[in-house]
Amino acid sequence: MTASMSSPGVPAGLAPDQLALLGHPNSGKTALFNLLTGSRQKVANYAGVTVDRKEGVLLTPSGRRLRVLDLPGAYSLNALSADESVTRDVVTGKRAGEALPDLLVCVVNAANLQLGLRMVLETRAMRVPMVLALNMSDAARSAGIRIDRERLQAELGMPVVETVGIQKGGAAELLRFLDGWRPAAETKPQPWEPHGLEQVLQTQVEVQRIMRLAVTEPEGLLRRDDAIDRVVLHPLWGMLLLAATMFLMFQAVFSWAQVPMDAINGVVDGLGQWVSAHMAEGALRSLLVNGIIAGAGGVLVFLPQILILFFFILALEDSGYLPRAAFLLDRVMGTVGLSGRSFIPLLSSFACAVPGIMATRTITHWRERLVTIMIAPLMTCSARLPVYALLIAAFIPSKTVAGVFNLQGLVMFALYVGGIVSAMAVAWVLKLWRGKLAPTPLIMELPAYRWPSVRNLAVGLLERARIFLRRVGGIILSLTILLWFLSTYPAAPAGSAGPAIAYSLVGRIGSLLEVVFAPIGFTWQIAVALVPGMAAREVVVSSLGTVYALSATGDDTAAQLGPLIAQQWTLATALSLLVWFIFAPQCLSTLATVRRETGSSRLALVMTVYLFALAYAGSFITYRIALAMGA
Ligand SMILES: Nc1nc2c(ncn2[C@@H]2O[C@H](COP(=O)(O)OP(=O)(O)OP(=O)(O)O)[C@@H](O)[C@H]2O)c(=O)[nH]1
Ligand SMILES: [Mg+2]
Repeated sequence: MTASMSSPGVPAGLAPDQLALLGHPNSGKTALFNLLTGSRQKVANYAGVTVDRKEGVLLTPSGRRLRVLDLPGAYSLNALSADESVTRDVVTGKRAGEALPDLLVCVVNAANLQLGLRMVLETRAMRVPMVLALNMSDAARSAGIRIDRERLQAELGMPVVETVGIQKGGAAELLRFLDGWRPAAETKPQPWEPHGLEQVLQTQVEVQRIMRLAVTEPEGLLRRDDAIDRVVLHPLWGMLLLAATMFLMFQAVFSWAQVPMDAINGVVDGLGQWVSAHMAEGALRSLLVNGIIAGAGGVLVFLPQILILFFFILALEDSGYLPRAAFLLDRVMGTVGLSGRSFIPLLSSFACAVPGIMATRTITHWRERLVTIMIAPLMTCSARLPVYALLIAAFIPSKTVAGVFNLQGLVMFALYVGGIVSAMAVAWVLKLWRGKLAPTPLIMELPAYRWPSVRNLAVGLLERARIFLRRVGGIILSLTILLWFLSTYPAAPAGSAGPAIAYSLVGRIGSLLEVVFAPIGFTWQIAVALVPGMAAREVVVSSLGTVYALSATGDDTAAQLGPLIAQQWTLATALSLLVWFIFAPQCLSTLATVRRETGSSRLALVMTVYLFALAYAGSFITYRIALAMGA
């Protein structure tokens, strides 16, 4: 630490004081953390969003610098799952290389104080300086809950402040407190001991006592949520609602995206033509037109569809609906040996399998967690969306079926369902291996329903757009340029007939790979595109764009990829590739995450092999059936 990082009251050369945000899941710790540090960590309305410690720096109004830790939520320090252990280890000072926090900011949901008090009392026994943040004080107030702060302060023996994690300035009171707070010289933290049953019961009695003294709740609290839940959690209506929601999502991805996609397409095409018209023919023009514009530009077109998908995911995450869906599906998932606990990790995998696999840390049983990790890549991640969208737009006519449904949306929905059904089938097979487990009931907190905040949605979508554009401009662009080089050189010998790409390195590798992939109907161009697609799946689209643009003879203008493949592939090939991508076994970051989370390279290898085998078998069967039917 440099001297400039020291703060008033702290001798120069010492590290700034560190505070940790501790509290039950979904109490708004991360929302507060973002407010305090200006970070953009993920906030959502269900338990178990944060699964790792996150660090930030806070500058108080008077210019004091503090390190802030955001921690996974936990109901108690008796950790059961991997994410809770992270919290316990940080708070009890057991985490390697990390000092005990100087101050614990206990964040509780003021509208449900009882839920958070147990851990407050449990932690208080360690005699670390603490402050209680009554977060969601806005919700508590509008529900008519009155909290006697003086009394609470006296009973708990710690300062109490009110906060609103989702409002600008909502942490003002906490900030004022932190400004004035100085670590006491004489604190002597007690080592933490796991509580036995006796102590847990005692704590519970104490919680009740404090609640009676300090909190007045109006009669008939939560009536609104209960009324909604009667429909949402109903075995029949609830299921119908869930199916309808999912269905609407995929219809929207196709129906709403058309206009912005056409616009982007127009710009990308126009740019290609302009460059072709204004540049002399040569390698540079080919790199720009066939490599960058046809490749990376071709992926950019899918931005609207990705944003629509995320609009739905973000709105659902913020509404409080997801844990209900998990609850609904608990029984169904039980038949394949999983439980509702796997629902949120699997749902996160629709965005990307990496955070999905991380989210399995909330699953207590190792085998249940492992099965969830193993099937997470079968959930269609958003990087596969461009591949699906490209093929569907090229091969499936955009017509209305049964009066209301867009056929393209239906096929997309079917592909997602295909992934889910395969995942369940794999889980069922793994159940045989897992043996019989004593069923553990799903105990899950149902958060209050909340309208998704427009600001959260906007920030979330912007963040997604940024991530996507960074991918397009970064890894996708680099791989496309690399592929252009490998597809252009070595150049064709003078006087040779046919496209030059056949003589290039890619052309040669392609003809080797073709042997492996011909039985499932893939052309050599597809086989080649699959290789860089392991680093980022969208690259399959950009690679196809580049390879096909270079395969075209005569016409130098980059034709649009969609119509081009519609002309060159049979429907059987397209279907086979779509099915391949349900399983899409190759994603290096997923495999790296599996290795890290399971601590085993062998498991990552098992995943690769089983997904590859499924993909090959699925595509083979699809291709053969489609051929037999004359596609
Ligand atoms: N009304 C209201 N909502 C809040 C407040 N603070 C947070 N929220 C919402 O509460 C939900 C949970 O917030 P998070 O910050 O993700 O909660 P967390 O404690 O970090 O949750 P975990 O990481 O799962 O432990 C989100 O939907 C937030 O938008 C608040 O003060 N008032
Ligand atoms: Mg959090």
